[in-house]
Amino acid sequence: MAPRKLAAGNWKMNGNLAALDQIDELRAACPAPACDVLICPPAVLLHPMAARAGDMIAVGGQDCHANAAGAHTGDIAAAQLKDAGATYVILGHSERRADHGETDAQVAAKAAAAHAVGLIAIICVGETEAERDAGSTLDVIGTQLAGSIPAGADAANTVIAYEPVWAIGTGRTPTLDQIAEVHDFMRDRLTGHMAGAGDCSLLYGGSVKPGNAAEIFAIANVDGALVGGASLKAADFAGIVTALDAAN
Ligand SMILES: O=C(CO)COP(=O)(O)O
Repeated sequence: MAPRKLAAGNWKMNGNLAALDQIDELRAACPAPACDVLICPPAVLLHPMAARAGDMIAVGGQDCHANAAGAHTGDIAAAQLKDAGATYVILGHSERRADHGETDAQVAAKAAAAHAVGLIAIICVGETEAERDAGSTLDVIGTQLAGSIPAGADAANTVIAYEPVWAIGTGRTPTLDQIAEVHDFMRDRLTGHMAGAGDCSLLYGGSVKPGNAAEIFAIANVDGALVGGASLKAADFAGIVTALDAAN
């Protein structure tokens, strides 16, 4: 097995029922992608999106609770995501770490809950600009990986996304060498943290667009992308899917 190539879109808190037309456009633009294609919409759109997406496009949640059920107003259990048609869930996104104070331990507990119901967890890590400027990027990533990946994680049930916080929604991206350095480091660190670490998909996220996707996908140990803004328009996301299909 080699790492699965994955083009993942994170709609964040964007979109409505009318936006599901994007799914039809994406299917028309990419009728038979070789890579896996995933969209993670707001939870209220999961079920109708799954119904529209068919087999070609997977759908996923953007968060889940660590508990299986219970008195947690406003939260969503992993099993409920699955029931709505999700096969993936994004966990530990920097916006959740910042907005909701999520810790590495909480992310690991959520990932364990996702694994328990058969969801693939996309665990996000990434440094802030201050941390990069201080030269502590690899320390930060190493700590997040060590704390956020639960026991039982393996290449089949876990994807890691490197998303530098300062590159998200800013139009700025790290240099290709900086991306390569972090991805090589992550591949190395995963060995010992999870079974089949060499086969775990490692995504880059942060201002990925059709225009820069090909050069990012050419980097060793980059197996796909986690895309925010450019996933909202089918034509842009299709360009990224096409670039991933063309990458070695
Ligand atoms: O946060 C991201 C995906 O999870 C990246 O967002 P942008 O692609 O909009 O920079």
